[in-house]
Amino acid sequence: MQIYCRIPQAQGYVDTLATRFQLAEYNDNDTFYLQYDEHGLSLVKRDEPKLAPIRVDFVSGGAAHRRKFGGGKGQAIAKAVGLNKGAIPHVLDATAGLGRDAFVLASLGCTVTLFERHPVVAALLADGLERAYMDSEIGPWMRERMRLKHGASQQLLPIVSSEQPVDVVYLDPMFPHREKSALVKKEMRVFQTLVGDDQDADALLAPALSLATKRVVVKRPDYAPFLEGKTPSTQIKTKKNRFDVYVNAAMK
Ligand SMILES: C[S@@+](CC[C@H](N)C(=O)[O-])C[C@H]1O[C@@H](n2cnc3c(N)ncnc32)[C@H](O)[C@@H]1O
Repeated sequence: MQIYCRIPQAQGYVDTLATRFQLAEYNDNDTFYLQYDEHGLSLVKRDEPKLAPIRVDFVSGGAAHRRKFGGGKGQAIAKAVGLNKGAIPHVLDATAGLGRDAFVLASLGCTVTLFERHPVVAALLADGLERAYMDSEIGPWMRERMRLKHGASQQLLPIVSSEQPVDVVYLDPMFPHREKSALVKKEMRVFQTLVGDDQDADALLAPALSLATKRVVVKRPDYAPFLEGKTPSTQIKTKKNRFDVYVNAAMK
């Protein structure tokens, strides 16, 4: 994918990202391009230039607002991973995307290992993490709690090293979205155009259940079937989504 670097001094950094994620080999130049400017790395859809570029921002905007005012451990996602039981689990987010859910969990104290297979998404995420690591307010704990590995979870889950046991595996595979209106949904559609539907998502449940010492949490839209058709131990519902929780052992 083409990357336009608007800050000459940052060319070395941009080249490093391009090499690390093999961005030149990802060929979707007719639909998208990447740009690097004073706001970081962002993705632009060529035929929707009015749409805000997609980038990962953990420091300000929506992520920061949710960190400060989002409801803390009372949030559905926090309950789903067991934070309300007093535990602070190590979570492996095997479908990291733009890292929003992972950031919510990390800001509540969890250590989160992120796996993302799409090279462009992984590059956006890596850049967002870099900026967060350098931030004076959140940088110190971000560096300790969130780290990214680029690769497919089908391959990575079975070979996760046991240096820090994985308490919870979190899965949020892409599922066809129905809504077509608001701007935030537009961003979701652009993201979906890039990534496509994760048709192979069912194959993640078994390796996730083998790895997680405590539980596997699957985020689904309310109209989606269970992953692999498997009924969860319990469910936590929100307005449009639900978290299907598969319990292996009690949280402590
Ligand atoms: C719906 S998005 C996740 C959004 C994320 N929860 C967030 O809060 O930003 C799904 C992401 O999972 C990634 N993904 C799907 N299957 C994967 C797999 N087997 N291994 C690694 N990444 C995967 C996709 O590339 C996509 O970026």
